[in-house]
Amino acid sequence: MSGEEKYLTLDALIEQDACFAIYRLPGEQAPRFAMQTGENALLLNDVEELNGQHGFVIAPFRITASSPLILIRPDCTDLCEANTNFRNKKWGKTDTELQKKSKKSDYSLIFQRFHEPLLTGEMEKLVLSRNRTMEREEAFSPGRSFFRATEKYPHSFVYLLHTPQSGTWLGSSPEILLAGSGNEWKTVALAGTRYPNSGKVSWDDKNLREQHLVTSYILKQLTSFQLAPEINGPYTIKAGALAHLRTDFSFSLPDNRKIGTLLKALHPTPAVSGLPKEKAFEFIADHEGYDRSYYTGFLGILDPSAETNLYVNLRCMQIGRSWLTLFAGSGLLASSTFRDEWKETEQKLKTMASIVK
Ligand SMILES: C=C(O[C@H]1C=CC=C(C(=O)O)[C@@H]1O)C(=O)O
Repeated sequence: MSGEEKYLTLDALIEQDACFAIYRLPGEQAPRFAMQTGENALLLNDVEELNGQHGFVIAPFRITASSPLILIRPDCTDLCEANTNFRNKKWGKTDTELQKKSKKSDYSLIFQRFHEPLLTGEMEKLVLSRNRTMEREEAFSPGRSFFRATEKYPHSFVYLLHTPQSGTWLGSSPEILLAGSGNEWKTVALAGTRYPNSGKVSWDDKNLREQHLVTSYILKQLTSFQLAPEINGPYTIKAGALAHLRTDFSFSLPDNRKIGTLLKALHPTPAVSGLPKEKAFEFIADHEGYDRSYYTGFLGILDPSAETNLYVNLRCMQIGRSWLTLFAGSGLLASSTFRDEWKETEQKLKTMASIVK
């Protein structure tokens, strides 16, 4: 299959409302493909219901009727065999799910609302996000953009997916939520962002603190499962034009049948939500002003008997018929300033904006 044929096949599968994901793991060359042509994908009500399951998981930030937890159980893993005529159906979704335009003035007000409980000490950390909707140009091809992203971001998890329930999403994530096989598993704390022009990246107290909070949280969650991780970091990694602080946790998992329970304990980490966990999760739902849907959820292949690679859904966009909505957020502490956090989200939005040409 030529490059052009691959783009056309992927675009046609989206048009036909198919249920598939194509993804490229960091450091790998060839993308992997997972499509379910038979029955519908499985919809689950709770992350813990992933125990004992396998397939391609698409989990939202918060499970709701409009953003269910989806499990694609692939019966076709070769893009060349994806029969683009397998259904006679057309993508039925209209553009009603278009996100409201978010303006800098809106972000400024919401920033203040988020900043207040941080200043009083009621909250320790809150991740504030926003979205930007742009017009989808006629020549835009999700398939071509996916392959462009795989070239541009070799160290990230790059994916394109479509299901009737989620619509179409494309992203390039630097953050592992949980990965492993057999007895060897890992997760990471990824928090702290710089956008260096060149040379050595230096980290200020705010970024180091942000990273420390996520690291402590992950360690606490793993320890509550009697897991004793080996910890490495924090160290600097590059994600496109951005640099982040990362700490690795490696551990052995005695019971692979309880991965859903572990995922429920980890998600959402304070890298995308905040601390204290429950309070921050509710605060975001009440005050952020829009539904994150699958942004800051997690996705990837779950297969306890072979290999699991689940990533946090960052640096992503939702693809509508006539629009593209890009998402980005940043971790706020009491020491945060509006100017810096706005700038950080602008830089993060460029990850997807730069492949939409
Ligand atoms: C929430 C996002 O990034 C998270 C991951 C890495 C660094 C982050 C930060 O420094 O704020 C965020 O926690 C996003 O990219 O939308």
